[in-house]
Amino acid sequence: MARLTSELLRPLDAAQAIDEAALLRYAAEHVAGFPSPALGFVLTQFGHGQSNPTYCLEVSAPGGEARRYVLRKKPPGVILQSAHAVEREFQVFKALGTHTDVPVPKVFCLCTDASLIGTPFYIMEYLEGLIYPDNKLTGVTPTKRRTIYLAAAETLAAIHKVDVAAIGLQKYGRRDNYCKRQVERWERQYLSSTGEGKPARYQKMLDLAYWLKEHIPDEDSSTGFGTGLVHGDYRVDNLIFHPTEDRVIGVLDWELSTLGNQMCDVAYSCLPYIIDATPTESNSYGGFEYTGIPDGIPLLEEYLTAYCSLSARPWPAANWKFYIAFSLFRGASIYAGVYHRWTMGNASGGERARFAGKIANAMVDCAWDFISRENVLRKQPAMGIHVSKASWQEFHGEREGLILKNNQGKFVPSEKVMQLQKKLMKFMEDHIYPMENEFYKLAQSTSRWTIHPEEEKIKALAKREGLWNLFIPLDSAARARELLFEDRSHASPGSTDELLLGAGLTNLEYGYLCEIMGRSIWAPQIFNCGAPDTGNMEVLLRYGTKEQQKQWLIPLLEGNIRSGFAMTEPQVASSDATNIECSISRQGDSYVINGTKWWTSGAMDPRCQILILMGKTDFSAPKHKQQSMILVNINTPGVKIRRPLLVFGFDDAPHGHAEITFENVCVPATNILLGEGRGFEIAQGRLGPGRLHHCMRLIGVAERGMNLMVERALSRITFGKRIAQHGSFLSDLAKCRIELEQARLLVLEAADQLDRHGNKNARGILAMAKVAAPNMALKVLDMAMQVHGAAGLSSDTVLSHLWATSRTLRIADGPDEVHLGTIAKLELQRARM
Ligand SMILES: Cc1cc2nc3c(=O)[nH]c(=O)nc-3n(C[C@H](O)[C@H](O)[C@H](O)COP(=O)(O)OP(=O)(O)OC[C@H]3O[C@@H](n4cnc5c(N)ncnc54)[C@H](O)[C@@H]3O)c2cc1C
Repeated sequence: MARLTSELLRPLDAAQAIDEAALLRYAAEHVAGFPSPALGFVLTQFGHGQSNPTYCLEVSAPGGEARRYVLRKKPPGVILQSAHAVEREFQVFKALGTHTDVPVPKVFCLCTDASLIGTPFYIMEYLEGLIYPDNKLTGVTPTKRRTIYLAAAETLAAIHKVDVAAIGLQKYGRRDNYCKRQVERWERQYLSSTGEGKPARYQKMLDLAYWLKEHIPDEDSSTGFGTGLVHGDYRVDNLIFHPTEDRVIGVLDWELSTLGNQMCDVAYSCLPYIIDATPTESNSYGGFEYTGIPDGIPLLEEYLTAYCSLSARPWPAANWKFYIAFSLFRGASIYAGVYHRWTMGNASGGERARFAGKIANAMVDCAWDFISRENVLRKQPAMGIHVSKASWQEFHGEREGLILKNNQGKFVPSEKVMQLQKKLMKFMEDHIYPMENEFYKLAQSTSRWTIHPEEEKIKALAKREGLWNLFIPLDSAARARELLFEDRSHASPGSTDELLLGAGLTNLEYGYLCEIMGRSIWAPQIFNCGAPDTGNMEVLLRYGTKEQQKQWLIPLLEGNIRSGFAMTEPQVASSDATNIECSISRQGDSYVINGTKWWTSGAMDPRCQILILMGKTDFSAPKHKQQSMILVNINTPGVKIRRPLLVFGFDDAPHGHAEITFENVCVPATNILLGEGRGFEIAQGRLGPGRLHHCMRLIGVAERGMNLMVERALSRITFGKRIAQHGSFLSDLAKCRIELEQARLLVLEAADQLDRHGNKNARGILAMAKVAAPNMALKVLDMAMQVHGAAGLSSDTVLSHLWATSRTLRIADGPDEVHLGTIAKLELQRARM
């Protein structure tokens, strides 16, 4: 049952009385706006919580208005060293409250002078809201339960995404070897709370410490990914929710916070699934997995999926046993400390603390039981396991509602994305725009099919700066991580390999960044985000076997090779891929390929090594089961590049679009992707995000066109006026802006729907974006060229090349008409429903 903050107040415990007069004097001096003189003063205590005594100061101001403040102090008496660090709590509250959106109460002052009220203390804002002391959320509706747990996962993700250096907490703790140091610390604490003259020591706890030390996860030594701000005691009952809105307004109890391995927080927050550590006389402390999960509370895997996707963290299966066992161990040590204090008469939680010793031992037993289990968590979230659509929609619907109420808008990039945007724009300014002319010069020379030496250097720089493979969606990154770190003992999170996995972005988040890359023809591939490589990497990630991935995906992720996608054929209408005629026939342990492909983009690039080819393995199978996709090493005998094709005279060197013949090209049978007859299935998966990337880039193309158009209009004088002063220009410019913004919103919406509903369900909006974006870009570029006069049609500006490329996108990846057909079909279906 939810309790209002005020309902948790109880009369002051005589053992914890403090010098009220001294406190009032201090508060009047140090808390801005503190009523002085205080006409009435009531000091009460919070009954919930076992550690640092927490008080409510209710002060009446001269006008009669009562104000509440919260005071938190160390417990009296002899206490364990380094525990109850209210100074650190104050520091973290201050940093988070001042610089981030993590919900925490505002802090007013810290008093380190123990002589004033017996121990150091701080005073903070009183938050009236709802606290759920019982993690089963008894008396709460199932829908609300779900929202509360998802909000908890969201808030934990927000804490973990905090850039500690940016808020002055970079020295708040050591990040490396967190688990190792924590095991040692809590073992020491346990030893000092138990033993001779103290509560009895439990041998299995000491054995557990030993086991944990032997099983410290490799990632613990890292200083990079997955380390950062750790709350240290993250539980639903340490959160204050808004009285009516089911959102977190305050995260409390930061006394154990530090920097370190954040997965420890996550596992700790999952303990209710494993154990019920409510201090009672109970004999069984079984968690949800034992008692059954209360209706509405998400499954453990749903909760974890929510956290992982919101925080962009990998699925924690590999070391889950350790993290849960460690959380139980740490919990046991804390409870042993509480119990010891109770035996000495100074536990702030009062009588409930007498059960703490029993719970401590139950936690140790539970940890051993967990360790002995064969399977504790799926290797990765199964495709079907995610927070059910309805609850996400509900949750996000509510969130969106709240966001709109806060006037932030639906499509506002997160802080993380804004930082990446800034970094990306600066990179474009510093390294890409200045090189464009150089790149063009080489691409028009007789050495056109070679790579400019600067290009690879800039790529290396982009990789180092973390602007690499940003297109990789969250779920694919988890799979790639598993692959990358599987056999490579040198590779660990935080190493350069981690940079290959992108930044854990959703399609929507990537949209804001891909748009920026689109502003230059040369940019996408510098960030390893160019077509067709991105689509091909997605195919290999989703459908490749381990061997295929090792051979081709890793070098592609590293940017060491490039790739092509060979589907279109000159002799058949390829917008309908069922027409494809290239044959892929099985002969023993090989497949033999015969056919002609054209418009295979990227195949002219000297770095291109691998083609994903679509052809027919069975001409007699049902129409959509005839096609298969197969990997073809471009150097296989029989693969002949016939010519580069030109787009309005541009050959797009050194990338190029090739016509290629395949004459008895023999490749190993293991090169087939997913299996014979699965080509359409793969195409569906490949084309959704890939098509949208084109749209995102087209928004950037149009922005570049707008910039150039405005610059020209402001500087060029015709008939005595700047072009910008001619009325016709103004209305054309305004119309361009309107169209651009419409298209941008459509593209972002499509990306958001792709994230939330998947490829198939988002196909309508994807088709709309695919038609709208190139048509809009063409209009804007056409106008920009018009404003430039003849120069706009020349190759002296980037406009003509951008226009030519944009024009291809009304055909490439499916002609407009096909997408319009999709949209119309869905529209008619809706009408029939
Ligand atoms: C620059 C560029 C790069 C490309 N890169 C690649 C690549 O890397 N790999 C690859 O495999 N292919 C690539 N393509 C090829 C592209 O995917 C095909 O051109 C496209 O799928 C259309 O096929 P098609 O050219 O055979 O046209 P067709 O199928 O012959 O269609 C011609 C026209 O028919 C009309 N039409 C078609 N279907 C319908 C319909 N349902 N309703 C009404 N009208 C219709 C449209 O006007 C369409 O433009 C590229 C093309 C270009 C221009």
